[in-house]
Amino acid sequence: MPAIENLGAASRTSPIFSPEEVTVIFVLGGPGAGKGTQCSNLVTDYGFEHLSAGDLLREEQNRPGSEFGEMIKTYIKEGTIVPMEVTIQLLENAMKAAMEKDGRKMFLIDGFPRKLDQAHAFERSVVPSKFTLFFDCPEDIMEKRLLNRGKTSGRADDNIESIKKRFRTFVETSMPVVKEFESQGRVVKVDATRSPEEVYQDVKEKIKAWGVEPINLKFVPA
Ligand SMILES: Nc1ncnc2c1ncn2[C@@H]1O[C@H](COP(=O)(O)OP(=O)(O)OP(=O)(O)O)[C@@H](O)[C@H]1O
Ligand SMILES: O=c1ccn([C@@H]2O[C@H](COP(=O)(O)O)[C@@H](O)[C@H]2O)c(=O)[nH]1
Repeated sequence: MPAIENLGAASRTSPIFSPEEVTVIFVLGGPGAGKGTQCSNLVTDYGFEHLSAGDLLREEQNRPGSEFGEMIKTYIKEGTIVPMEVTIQLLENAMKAAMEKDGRKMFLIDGFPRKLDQAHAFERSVVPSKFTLFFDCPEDIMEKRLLNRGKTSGRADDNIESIKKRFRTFVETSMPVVKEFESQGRVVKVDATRSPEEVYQDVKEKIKAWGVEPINLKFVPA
């Protein structure tokens, strides 16, 4: 992953990509709702490039010499939102890298935008999203999933103190993003309380209505 060379992306006043050329689907939901799990399915069947904002931030945090490492670490531990200049630049760099590497132009942006100003800035400066896939799940279920994941994840924020803080940030800061997109008719809402297979089935049916179809990977002999 390329280093952050500058933080100019978020301040651009017009999008660098056109939505006709580049498709972005935001994937939102509370911590532990199952976003990453479902994104993996969609990558396999639809050929999306999956960009987890949290993963990109953790990578930058661990990159030797990063001037943002310590700051990112603190925000993640506290369950608060890293300033958008950093996250948007990381996302833009990752999108460009994927396009250069294998020409991929369909992106699932997982766990972003987590704040209204981030949503506005990304759509203004990078590309307007097609829609938002929202995984709806109550906190008691998410808490169980995260504590279970915490047994092996090694994540600094999969502990009960950080989880509670992440829930509060989600309700207070990230839900307004979902609400705004919902008011614009740009949210595909999925009940994430069911098994991963049932959730995925529902995702597939609902995104079909938005013209998103699986890629045909079957080999057809001549
Ligand atoms: N539908 C499901 N039912 C039960 N467990 C699930 C389901 N979906 C995911 N999980 C499990 O719950 C945990 C959290 O899932 P996942 O990492 O996909 O969530 P997430 O929304 O990406 O979380 P975060 O926002 O914290 O990164 C994982 O251990 C995963 O295996
Ligand atoms: O856009 C983003 C995405 C994530 N963060 C920070 O990272 C952690 C972990 O995110 P996951 O999506 O659960 O991997 C999150 O709690 C935030 O602290 C962010 O600041 N901005």
